[in-house]
Amino acid sequence: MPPSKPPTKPPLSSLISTHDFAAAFPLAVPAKTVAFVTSAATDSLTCAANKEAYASITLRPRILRDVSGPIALSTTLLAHPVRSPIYAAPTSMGRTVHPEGEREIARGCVAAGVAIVVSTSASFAVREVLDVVGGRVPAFFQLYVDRDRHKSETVLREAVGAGVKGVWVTVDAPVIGKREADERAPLDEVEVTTPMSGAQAVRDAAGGGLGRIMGKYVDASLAWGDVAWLRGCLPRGMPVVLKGIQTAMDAVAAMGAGVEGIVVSNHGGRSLDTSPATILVLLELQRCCPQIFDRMEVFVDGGIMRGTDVFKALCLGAKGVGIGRGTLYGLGYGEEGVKKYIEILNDELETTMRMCGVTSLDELHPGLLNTRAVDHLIPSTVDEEHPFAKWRPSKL
Ligand SMILES: Cc1cc2nc3c(=O)[nH]c(=O)nc-3n(C[C@H](O)[C@H](O)[C@H](O)COP(=O)(O)O)c2cc1C
Ligand SMILES: CC(C)CC(=O)C(=O)O
Repeated sequence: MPPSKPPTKPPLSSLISTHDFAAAFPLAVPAKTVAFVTSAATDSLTCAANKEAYASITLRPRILRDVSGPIALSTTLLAHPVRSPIYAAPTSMGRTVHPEGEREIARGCVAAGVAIVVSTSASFAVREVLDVVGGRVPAFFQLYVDRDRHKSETVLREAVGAGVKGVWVTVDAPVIGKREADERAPLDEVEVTTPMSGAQAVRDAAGGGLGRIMGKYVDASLAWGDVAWLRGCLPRGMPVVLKGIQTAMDAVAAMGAGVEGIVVSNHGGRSLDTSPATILVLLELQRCCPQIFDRMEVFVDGGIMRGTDVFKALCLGAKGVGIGRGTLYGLGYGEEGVKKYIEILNDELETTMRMCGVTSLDELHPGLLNTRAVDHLIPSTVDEEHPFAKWRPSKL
């Protein structure tokens, strides 16, 4: 028998759902890249829960509301206009997927008219990515704070000089999560450097985990007091967003720290396994501290695969919805793939809106959802009376 030919990736024109993109991804990139991108922390429970929780929330469609007119998806993110609330979440090392990495993601975002968040661990310097953007869509900078703060200050100066519209500090990864698939997959298939963090992929005694090795520079000493340090590094008026909020208590603390936004995120389940699904955290914020939605912009990411997921997040107060792995699945097909991935979600969102009797984003509200199936999972208060807040290790 002749050896069977390895399967080739299907043509872009044949992909009609985000799941089709996810299935095609392993056929488009090296095995190491698949392991790095798709892996999550330990048992991947949070990664799965992010998706499952969306399925547990059902819609309450309203009928006979003349939804024949155009649907307005355009909105603003931190006051910058975009064609859709969907944005490319920061993802590192884009060259593991495509030779043009984040520059190609940027082209796809420009074509779709959506915002991009550029990672400190991008394969290109922030200016090289913003040169592609050319001011046509808002670009934000995701900061991993370096243990050498001078390096972070330099990177921030470069990002501001390049024209980013805000800084998103990642706060859910003081150390990098244990991703076993990434650790096991041999490192020799890919050559990776990240110019802004100055890291290089070299296998060490613990294994070949790209995330862990390339994230060694991240400063675990980061604390609330550092928001003031960050402000001092930025021009007046530059928005600061904390990415990785997972409790109402920390959302309230973020509001107290005076930041302009938060991202409800658990890093796509890549950081701490069994941390809660992000849509449930958004629901917790609605229940425990609804005032924050008037004071800050709240974004969410993690597990979003359908327009109905986007719709649910927006109904619960999200101003924007980030796509992490999906952007990279799209990138497997270059700029056109990124654009198509976003447009599939936009189309599904439009359909969901019409079916639910609304034609503009400002008509979305929690009453369009039934959350009864998950209500028992939501902590109901942020104050010190809450059993979680009272729990102390000394009780063990
Ligand atoms: C391959 C990969 C690299 C990532 N790199 C970063 C990063 O450099 N900085 C960051 O804040 N988040 C990073 N994230 C997390 C994403 O910004 C986002 O929170 C997450 O992917 C959302 O979940 P989703 O993949 O289910 O959409 C990364 C995620 C992936 C999959
Ligand atoms: C740790 C970084 C280098 C990348 C990252 O955030 C990720 O892989 O999730």
